[in-house]
Amino acid sequence: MSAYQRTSVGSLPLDEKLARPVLTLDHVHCRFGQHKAVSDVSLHINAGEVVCLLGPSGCGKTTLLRVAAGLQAPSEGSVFLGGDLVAAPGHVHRPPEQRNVGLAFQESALFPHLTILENVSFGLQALPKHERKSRAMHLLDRLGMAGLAKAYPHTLSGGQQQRVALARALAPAPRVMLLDEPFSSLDARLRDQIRDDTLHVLKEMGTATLLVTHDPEEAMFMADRIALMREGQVVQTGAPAELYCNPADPFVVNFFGRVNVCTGPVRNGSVLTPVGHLQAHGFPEGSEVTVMIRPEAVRVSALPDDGQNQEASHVVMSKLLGSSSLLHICAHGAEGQEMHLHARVPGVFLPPEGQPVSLSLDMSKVFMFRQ
Ligand SMILES: Nc1ncnc2c1ncn2[C@@H]1O[C@H](COP(=O)(O)OP(=O)(O)OP(=O)(O)O)[C@@H](O)[C@H]1O
Repeated sequence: MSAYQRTSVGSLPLDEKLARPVLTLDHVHCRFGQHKAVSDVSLHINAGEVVCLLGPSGCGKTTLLRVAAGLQAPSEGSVFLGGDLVAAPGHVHRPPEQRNVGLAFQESALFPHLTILENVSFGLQALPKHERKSRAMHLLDRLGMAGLAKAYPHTLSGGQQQRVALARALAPAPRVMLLDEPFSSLDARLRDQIRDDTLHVLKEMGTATLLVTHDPEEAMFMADRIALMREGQVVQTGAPAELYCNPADPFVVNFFGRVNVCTGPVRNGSVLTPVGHLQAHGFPEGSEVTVMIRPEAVRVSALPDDGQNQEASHVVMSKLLGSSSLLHICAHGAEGQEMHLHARVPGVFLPPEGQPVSLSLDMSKVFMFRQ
């Protein structure tokens, strides 16, 4: 029996089938000539799970999604859907239409000669007519488009067309949804609403989903797990909170927003920074470390502006960002170091320029890496 035959689950009991990931990418590589777009990526998606492929432009997200869809053959490695091998170089390549996957892209073209209802019903030919219509109408309703069922695509806005494209991809109840930046062409307000609606529909239907995005906020909003990619490889996989609170390296810290960075040597088990001595557990004495401080880690207290605190850190600028305030601070260290620091504090807190302040840190949002 070959390694591939052993993994087929056709004869397994239902509960064992359900325990299998719906989609598995196993040591997938993808090369274009000399260029390695994807290098040795392994990833799985369980039933009902939304997994986001996150990363900067050109890191290989779309290529990996295309490999999962069957639009691109891997150079090495294998792809399993529900335990069935669907791609392995020189062995098998099942085309997209035989994979039972739903696809939606940034610009999802609808059939221009069909109404919205006909577009969404298109993949449901196997169902009786009335069921076809009720399933399509249910999805259009869930995505706020039932009122436009009889309209033609060219009469719809970009956002409305994208909702229809999502409904069309979801209608045949595919075992996996593969979404490539489906919200990125929409303006911010519309995007938030469509994202929210899409997440609820995916969760209601229990559809395993792989979603490509370059937007960390979108990934955190949508994902049960995030796979953060860089240069063709997955750097870290985990729940959004895991990546945010326990980042594997400086790239992961930076990807989730701008941070304050300083460096220094470890002396007597700590690093001296403009915000004080920070304990550096586990770092060798004398080693150089990079300290990354999230703006929300910085706690700011105003000091009396009576001339007694001239050596203290002071506010350079204060801006209200909505639910939080961003303070630009000139931090003064004990040994004369200075650092321009950003502090993000909840609510409206807008101290004037020059206001002396004392600073402390929530160390759960401070990360140290050896240089
Ligand atoms: N068909 C192709 N032929 C040659 N090179 C390709 C092909 N498709 C992708 N690439 C290259 O592979 C790399 C990864 O591309 P990919 O589109 O997967 O990145 P991405 O992370 O999705 O980027 P973006 O967010 O900008 O869409 C890029 O350097 C790209 O130029």
